[in-house]
Amino acid sequence: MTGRGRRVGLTGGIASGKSTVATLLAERGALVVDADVLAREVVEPGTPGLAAVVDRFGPGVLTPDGRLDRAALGRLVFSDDASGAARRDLEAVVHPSVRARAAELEAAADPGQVVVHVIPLLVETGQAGTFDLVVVVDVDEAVQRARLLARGGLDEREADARIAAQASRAERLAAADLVVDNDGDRDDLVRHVDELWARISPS
Ligand SMILES: CC(C)(COP(=O)(O)OP(=O)(O)OC[C@H]1O[C@@H](n2cnc3c(N)ncnc32)[C@H](O)[C@@H]1O)[C@@H](O)C(=O)NCCC(=O)NCCS
Ligand SMILES: Nc1ncnc2c1ncn2[C@@H]1O[C@H](COP(=O)(O)OP(=O)(O)OP(=O)(O)O)[C@@H](O)[C@H]1O
Repeated sequence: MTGRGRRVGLTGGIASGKSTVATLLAERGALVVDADVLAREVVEPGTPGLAAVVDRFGPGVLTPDGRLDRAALGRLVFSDDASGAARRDLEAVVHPSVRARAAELEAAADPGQVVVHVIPLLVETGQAGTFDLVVVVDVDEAVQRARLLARGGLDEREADARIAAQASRAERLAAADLVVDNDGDRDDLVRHVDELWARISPS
């Protein structure tokens, strides 16, 4: 606990349901700070972040109107023959700006407000110890893969490459103080989030 309120780190594998859980927590009064959202902001046109990405990966990662071509960059950093070096270089550009912006947003929390940081790579980047509580959204691997494919945008190979670039389910669960099971339907998830909120909200 901090004087200001409880700081929660919320993580889970790709397509586990983090954003859905975060939206439900925001509806219940939490301030949500989402690293995926900030990771987009810090590479908007005109930012030093976008300039650094183009410096490293070349103008091929820009769309004709000068925005980041996320699909093209995704293919570069998640291709299954890549060593991971390109992905680490991208993270070295993006993560420091994301953390700085997250700290700014957190400073706007009301006294006592629960702050939920949604961080896909919380475990991978060793941030578990920086929160009062680590909450993991957990899904069975087959459910995760099916939801990821159903969402569209990635083919099977790309989906598997993204899953492989992340911590395993067991590694994530080992860092969890609390687990939100998302194998069921949306009503089940709402019930689990109500139970979670009862445990993390100010009493
Ligand atoms: C490569 C990029 C441009 C692809 O963009 P795209 O729109 O296809 O994906 P998006 O950003 O919406 O991410 C979707 C999901 O992919 C997974 N993912 C994203 N980056 C990474 C990464 N570096 N390692 C492992 N998984 C990742 C996360 O589960 C994330 O929720 C983008 O993912 C990116 O900039 N990644 C590097 C920044 C990063 O590490 N972000 C994650 C948290 S800060
Ligand atoms: N309980 C559920 N039943 C059915 N579909 C679900 C359930 N929970 C989430 N989904 C769907 O699964 C997909 C992934 O959910 P969501 O976007 O919340 O995950 P995420 O962990 O934030 O993903 P990402 O890692 O890509 O940011 C979405 O299409 C969402 O609508």
